Amino acid sequence: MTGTPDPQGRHVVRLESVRKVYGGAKNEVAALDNVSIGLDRGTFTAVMGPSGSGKSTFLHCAAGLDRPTSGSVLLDGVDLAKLKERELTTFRRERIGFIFQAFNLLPALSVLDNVTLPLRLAGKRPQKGAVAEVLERVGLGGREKRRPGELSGGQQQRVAIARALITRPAVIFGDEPTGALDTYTAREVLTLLREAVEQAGQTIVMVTHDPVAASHADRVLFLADGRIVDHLDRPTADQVAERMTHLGAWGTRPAAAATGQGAPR
Ligand SMILES: Nc1ncnc2c1ncn2[C@@H]1O[C@H](COP(=O)(O)OP(=O)(O)OP(=O)(O)O)[C@@H](O)[C@H]1O
Repeated sequence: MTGTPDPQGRHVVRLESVRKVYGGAKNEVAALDNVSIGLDRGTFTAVMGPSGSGKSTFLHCAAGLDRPTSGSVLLDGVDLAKLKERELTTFRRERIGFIFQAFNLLPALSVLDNVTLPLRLAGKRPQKGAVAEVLERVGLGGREKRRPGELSGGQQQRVAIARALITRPAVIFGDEPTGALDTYTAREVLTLLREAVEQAGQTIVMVTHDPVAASHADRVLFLADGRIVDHLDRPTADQVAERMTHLGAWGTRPAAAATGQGAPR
């Protein structure tokens, strides 16, 4: 273990020398190649990189949806490798929120029932005040009885965000959460995520292909060939786009030194 430094214990997500290898000896692909990173509590991180660079694999390993081939993932202080499959499922349900491009709502359930589902699955009784507060926060007050099919894409993603927020998770992971939305609606959703970070101290990690979406994050991590090769703090969309152009231009194995920044720790 390399020991990613975290003197103040601020890291809510820590990956230590994480490798994820697919395929056999002859066609082995290292989707993640020795990734070590710590993400601070209450921050918004975007993960970018060319197609096939390992973004989804990073998200899946960090969120306990997939197990690394080697290395370790600590989430809210818990070493995910030590959890049995059933414990990991419970941990994900109670400590992690997910937002997907396709919203992943249950069409037969009302907004209210979709939002409170994670609590009910955990055997907890939804507290009326807390549910009303979260619906209000995402701008869905008064729409509790609607079904997802009666809502716009942006409204459906707000339901998904409310569902992610309701358990007060340690981290919310987003997989292209604005990928299916128009520019204006995407900005509204990103503003909502930003507010969750600023006002509620929520930690968010989001994979995106969109430099504008990434510019709402505190930090952008750039992956190439399964490695974190670069990062930007307080990025503008133009800076992000420029880095992405460089990543494409570097070909198959970019050198971190080429940007003068390298991977953050
Ligand atoms: N289940 C799998 N079996 C074999 N190879 C896989 C599997 N999942 C991912 N890979 C390979 O691992 C590498 C990283 O894939 P990953 O999906 O993480 O990239 P990505 O950056 O999310 O790509 P995209 O932007 O296209 O979604 C790719 O070379 C991919 O082909």
